[in-house]
Amino acid sequence: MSTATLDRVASPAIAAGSAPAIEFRGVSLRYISADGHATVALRDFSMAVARGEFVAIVGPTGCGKSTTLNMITGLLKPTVGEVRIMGQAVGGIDPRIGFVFQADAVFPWRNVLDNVAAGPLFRGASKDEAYTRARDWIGRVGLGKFGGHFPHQLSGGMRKRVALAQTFVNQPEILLMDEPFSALDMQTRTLMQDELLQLWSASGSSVVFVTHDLEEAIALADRVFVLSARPATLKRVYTIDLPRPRVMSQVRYDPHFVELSKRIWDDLREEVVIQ
Ligand SMILES: Nc1ncnc2c1ncn2[C@@H]1O[C@H](COP(=O)(O)OP(=O)(O)OP(=O)(O)O)[C@@H](O)[C@H]1O
Repeated sequence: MSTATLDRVASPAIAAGSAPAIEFRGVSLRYISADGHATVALRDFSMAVARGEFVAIVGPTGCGKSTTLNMITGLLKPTVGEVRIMGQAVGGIDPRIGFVFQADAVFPWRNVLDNVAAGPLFRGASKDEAYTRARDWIGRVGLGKFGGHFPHQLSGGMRKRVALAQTFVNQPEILLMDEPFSALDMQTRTLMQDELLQLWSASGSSVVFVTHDLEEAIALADRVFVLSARPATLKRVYTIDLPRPRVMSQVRYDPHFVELSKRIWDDLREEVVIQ
């Protein structure tokens, strides 16, 4: 990593003395398969995500992006180094973390309202409270009239809205997103990106958003982390100084956006070629 990049890794919240939302300290992770074959997914990986920050992770396919998210959740433990959440070492499933993945995590046999209420109920909310909060979030994602519908009666974009409501209803302090919109058509995807930014800006949560789509990363994030080819390490960090609020259908035409895309793509291309 260059010195200029290191400067940018220190974010305002870190400088102010509060522990970052997420921190990787010299993390390496090696998978051992059933036949004893070892795959080093991450090597000496360090990064920090500030509280309330939106970070996007891009990198060549198979470099270790999903592995990174799985270490934040505690599903995977580092072979070397440490992962910290709000200043404390990760120790098992953390209720402060929410996820949205490419596949919908909705229960097909439950209607929208029951799906969204499931999280608060599981976390110990009373039925009244869980359903009040679920109704509120269903309304916020524009599905107020669809609470009684089942997932198979909804479009892909609507199911993704359910997934967002399901996640935000739990008021996560950290939100992990692994290519959440990649299965959607371009138009729906743009709408969902706008929606996500609105929900995030009102929530104050920290987001780590993994994507193959560089434009999506730049349009959404405060900073874009470029990972090297496997074993992944943090190659460079780009601060995305485009003003907010951003409108997805317009931000891509900003000359600074185009310039950033070119710079990051040049960086990324080197890694894709290395593979
Ligand atoms: N359970 C596992 N056992 C062995 N190797 C694994 C396991 N999970 C992932 N890997 C390997 O670790 C590397 C990183 O995988 P990971 O899924 O984190 O990459 P990724 O960057 O998210 O990939 P993609 O961009 O294709 O989604 C890959 O080479 C993958 O084959």
